Amino acid sequence: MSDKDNIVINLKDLPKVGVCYGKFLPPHRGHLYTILEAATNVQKLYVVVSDNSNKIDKLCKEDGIDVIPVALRLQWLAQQFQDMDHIKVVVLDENNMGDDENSWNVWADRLKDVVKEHIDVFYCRDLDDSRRIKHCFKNTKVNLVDRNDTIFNVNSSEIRKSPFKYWDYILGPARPYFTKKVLITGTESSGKTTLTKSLAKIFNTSWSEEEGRYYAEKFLGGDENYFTDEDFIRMTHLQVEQDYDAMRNANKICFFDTDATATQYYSRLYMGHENKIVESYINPDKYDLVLLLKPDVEWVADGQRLNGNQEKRERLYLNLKQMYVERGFKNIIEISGDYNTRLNTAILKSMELIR
Ligand SMILES: NC(=O)c1ccc[n+]([C@@H]2O[C@H](COP(=O)([O-])OP(=O)(O)OC[C@H]3O[C@@H](n4cnc5c(N)ncnc54)[C@H](O)[C@@H]3O)[C@@H](O)[C@H]2O)c1
Repeated sequence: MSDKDNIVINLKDLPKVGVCYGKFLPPHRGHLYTILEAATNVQKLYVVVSDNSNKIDKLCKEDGIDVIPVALRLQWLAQQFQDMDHIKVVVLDENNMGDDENSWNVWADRLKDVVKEHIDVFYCRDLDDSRRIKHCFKNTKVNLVDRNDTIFNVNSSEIRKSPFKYWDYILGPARPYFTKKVLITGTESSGKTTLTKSLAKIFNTSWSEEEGRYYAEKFLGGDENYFTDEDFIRMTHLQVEQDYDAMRNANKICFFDTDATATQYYSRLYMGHENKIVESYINPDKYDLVLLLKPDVEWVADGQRLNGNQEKRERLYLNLKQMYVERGFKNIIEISGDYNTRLNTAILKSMELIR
């Protein structure tokens, strides 16, 4: 028996071009299953993402979430399949197309402009869609996938309404969008870093560490007297990158041990002025909750900290608080009391976000 006799199928015997289409609002494992099922049966698969802003706006509004723009849905799917070269993610403009029987002809024409090669097979679940597609595309097959939702019994609307109930179904790249973001902030020695880590551990999720804490050690020979404006910009940029990584690994909620407002506060302290570029990184809309820690726990000098005098600690705290308020941060909760009280208050407040 030759090696060839053991081959059950040759790639070139598979249909050349397949298409899966949808809104993917958001993409979930049912979609993934349909796409991968299709991808094992064709040489090249197009995943066609619908761009229909009126429809998408309406659905998101009805389900009480912010609009998920097409650019994000495309990015999520592109990330999901970035290591699978035979899967191409493309966008189809479905704006102003109508919703009647004739709109399927318009849809088909627009699709032919996007997928310029002959489509051998469509993959979908809906019997009516199948009939319409066959009418619009000659010499094209339609394969129905998991019509009864037996494998992943979920749909996007349920996810939009209750993302945390259906968390396990949401594809990884889409999860940061639904993740609740909690900023833990405060002046020096307020127990911020320990609280951030404790919260992340108790919620079984990720956290983003404060870059500034290690910056002088890593880049300035440990001497904070050598800071320049450039260092504050780099710190802010590194922080954004670290936040991004933390969000990609988050489990429903993510904790951030600082933000660009706090870096700006340190620019004021060390450099004596605000930094324009750091300011441009400040984003009040990023966070669902801000836990602002009061300086009413003991001062712990760790070699990096400056301002141990209690009267000064309180003044600096008020300065920092004002910076958040002036920049429009919402849902700021001041946390005080002993370490145990702080932990429990923070847990309860965070838990409310993912109910
Ligand atoms: N107006 C028109 O004439 C016309 C014509 C054709 C297509 N369209 C567009 O096509 C899109 C179809 O959207 P949709 O609502 O089916 O998209 P969707 O994002 O909900 O689903 C995408 C694909 O995944 C499949 N799927 C969904 N949940 C699944 C699960 N749990 N398990 C397995 N597979 C699952 C769907 O059947 C579909 O084939 C719409 O945007 C619509 O506007 C419009």
